[in-house]
Amino acid sequence: MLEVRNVTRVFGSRAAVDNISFAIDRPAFVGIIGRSGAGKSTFLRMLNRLTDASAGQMLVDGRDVLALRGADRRAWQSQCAMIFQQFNLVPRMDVASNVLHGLLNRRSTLATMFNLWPRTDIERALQILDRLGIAEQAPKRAEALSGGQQQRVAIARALMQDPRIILADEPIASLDPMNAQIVMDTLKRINVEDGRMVIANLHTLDTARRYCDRVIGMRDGRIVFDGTPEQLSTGVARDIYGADAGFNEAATSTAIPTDHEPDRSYADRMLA
Ligand SMILES: Nc1ncnc2c1ncn2[C@@H]1O[C@H](COP(=O)(O)OP(=O)(O)OP(=O)(O)O)[C@@H](O)[C@H]1O
Repeated sequence: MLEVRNVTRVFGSRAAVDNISFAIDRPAFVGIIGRSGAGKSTFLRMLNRLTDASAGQMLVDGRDVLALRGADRRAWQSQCAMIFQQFNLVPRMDVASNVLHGLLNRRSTLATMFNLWPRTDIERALQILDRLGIAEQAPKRAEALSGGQQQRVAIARALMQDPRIILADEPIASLDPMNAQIVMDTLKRINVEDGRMVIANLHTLDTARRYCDRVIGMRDGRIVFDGTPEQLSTGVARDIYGADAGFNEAATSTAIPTDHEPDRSYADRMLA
């Protein structure tokens, strides 16, 4: 499905991403972990074509998405929707309109300016909000919602694009543990129920272990680990984070309360 071949991105004299290669052959839930500055965001931004690569290829079903230009590049961007730490909603706009803006690439500027949407699009936006458990928030301004609700609106906006891949750049870094769990459960649901690949940059080990089928560890722009959550031992984590023997995993924990286990049926169905 996705093959990353020798991808590099240089800023000035320094490689933020340094000759990385890996392949993902099914719509898995992939976590990318590593300390700040390891190159995680740069990688996602290259895949989404928000940042150009200096070298390499990213093949999706055999087609190099790094080489796409113009309309083809925009079409690819709607195929791999991006979710950000700070939600990136329009704060004063109502929730339903924020979701409808996921269709921006496909609509005329004029229709968008006047907020004119076909009935079928509006119904679909409301269905998606309903699916994510926030239908009653549709008429409210985005800024009136909690962080966790806003991130679910951002996920709804991404789903409006009907993407094949969802890229999430530290999607829970601004959320409290309970909302973090709701957002991660939502991403897992979309991954398993819809068969959409999710690639998420995560800053906490416990989240990576809990939700991912595969974890990629980056350090100084390179891949230093690529395996299953079970293989992600404390020693491996210490290496990824470049920490010394005093490395404490709790420092990378979201401390999700253990009395709120995620719904394991998603994972069980995935593994069946
Ligand atoms: N536009 C840019 N111009 C110059 N340097 C950049 C730019 N974007 C990223 N970098 C540098 O590239 C390196 C990797 O940054 P990147 O944001 O990809 O790391 P990260 O692992 O996502 O870290 P964080 O979790 O802090 O976002 C850093 O040294 C950063 O300073």
